[in-house]
Amino acid sequence: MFLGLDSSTQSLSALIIDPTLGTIVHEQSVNFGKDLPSYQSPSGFLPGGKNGEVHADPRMWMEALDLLLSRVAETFDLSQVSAIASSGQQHGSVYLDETFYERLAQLDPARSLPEQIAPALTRATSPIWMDTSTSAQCQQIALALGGNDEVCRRSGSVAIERFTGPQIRRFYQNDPAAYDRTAIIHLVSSFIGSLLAGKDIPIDHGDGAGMNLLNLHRLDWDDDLLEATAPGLRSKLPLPAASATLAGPISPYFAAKFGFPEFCEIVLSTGDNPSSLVGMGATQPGTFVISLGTSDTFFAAMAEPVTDPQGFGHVFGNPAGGFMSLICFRNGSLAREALRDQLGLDWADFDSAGLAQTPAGNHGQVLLPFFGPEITPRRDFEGPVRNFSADAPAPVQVRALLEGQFLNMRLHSQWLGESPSLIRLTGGASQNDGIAQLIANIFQAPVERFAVANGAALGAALRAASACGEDLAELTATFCQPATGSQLQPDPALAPVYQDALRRYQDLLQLGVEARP
Ligand SMILES: Nc1ncnc2c1ncn2[C@@H]1O[C@H](COP(=O)(O)OP(=O)(O)O)[C@@H](O)[C@H]1O
Ligand SMILES: O=C(CO)[C@@H](O)[C@H](O)COP(=O)(O)O
Repeated sequence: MFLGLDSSTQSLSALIIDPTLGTIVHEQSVNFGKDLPSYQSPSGFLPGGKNGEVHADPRMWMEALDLLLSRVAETFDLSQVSAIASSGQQHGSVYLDETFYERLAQLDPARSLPEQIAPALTRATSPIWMDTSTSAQCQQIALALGGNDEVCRRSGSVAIERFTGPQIRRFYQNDPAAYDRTAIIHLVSSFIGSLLAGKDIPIDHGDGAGMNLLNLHRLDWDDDLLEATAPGLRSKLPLPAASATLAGPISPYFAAKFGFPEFCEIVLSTGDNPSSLVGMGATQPGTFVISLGTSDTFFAAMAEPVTDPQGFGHVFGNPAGGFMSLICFRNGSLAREALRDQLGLDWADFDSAGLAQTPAGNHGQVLLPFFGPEITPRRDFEGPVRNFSADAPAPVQVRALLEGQFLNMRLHSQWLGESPSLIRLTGGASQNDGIAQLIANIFQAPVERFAVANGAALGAALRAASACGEDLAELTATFCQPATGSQLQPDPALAPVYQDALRRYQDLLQLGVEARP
């Protein structure tokens, strides 16, 4: 059996597959806000960061790993697990001193992970993907490379605030002594994988491409980008490697504490979006995936790496080989939650009251769906922008938010040059029928959902199995099937309605200044 872990913004999840039976045999999750309230991170990060900073406590991720595996071990015999792969929220970084290696090698199962590893942290909190504090560093990196076009040509993205390179540069500038003490910098995904392996493991090409440091042509750290970011950086980064690489057997800590067999293999980790590409059976071009997690993301495998001329989209490594596109929207589930709570609704009301009582196109009432800073397009928070009264009835407001979110997604995915002919939905909000049908109508494409809403954890389990010799095409044929009756068809009569709505949305967007990276 094969275990997939997904350490996303709000939770750490486990999913175990049995490829022989072709079934998912166990699922478990730890919600950071609800299960670990002492970290005061109700949505998985520390609220109230200044100047665009959004950080999370890496001790919380470690405690969650201990807690999750103890929960799984209560009802599931982990001695049956042959390999584990993980995925993690992308771009977030963990900074550790040189005692990290020894601490990892000598983990005592009688003590907790945070107790033993936290003393190695050289940065108490980790910047995560929601952080927009590094505009100056992005400009400096672009300038050093002769412009953002060159940064994009090499790394697949222009210099982006949430990406790890600019975040490392800001750390180096703000606290050079702590940067100096840092021996190793991990991504969230490779940090979790290193804990499991009991040693430092490489960063895979999928997640590594979200750092503005990986040269996608050579699949190695780019010396000029490293130099533009911070001194001596190469020696502080794990090696980059293919996602399917086996890192070695599990640390004795996990074998002794939770009952994994000593031979259980750890496969390199990847980012949660690359992992969802696998979990949604979309590693070949043609199928588009929309993940509705904390962020909303839109992605697909790419036949050829194509970059976004506007600078909002990215090229990442496809864990199955080659490349994938990715566009990330910061105002995803948390914006929907904010409006739901403001209107005093629950999800069922949100869906039925909002969408069932208003017509497609919302009588021309449009909202820019930015309830906080946005990254696609880049916007500092200015308060909601709408072409209708703020006192409009709740259903109008709900429809305006949802239509705004997916019109914004349609508009900013046009650079891919292809309208989706099939969309697969994953992530927490994919369970919402109204949202799923709205996406089908706005993109005028059929939408499918799987029985499992966590495509990233499923992708991790599939990657673990595939790295151990199972055939990925056979695995996806078995596990990546839409739930019976889950396909939603677009209503073709709404195509012109949403064409008009898109024009209105663009007009509203252009009324403000659209900042570009
Ligand atoms: N029925 C629903 N309708 C809309 N959103 C939902 C629904 N159920 C859960 N969500 C949203 O899903 C989000 C969590 O999704 P998840 O994929 O677990 O996030 P992440 O992977 O980023 O931690 C929550 O913020 C919640 O708002
Ligand atoms: O920044 C990105 C992708 O570039 C985000 O998609 C993060 O990877 C967080 O993912 P979720 O927790 O929303 O799944």
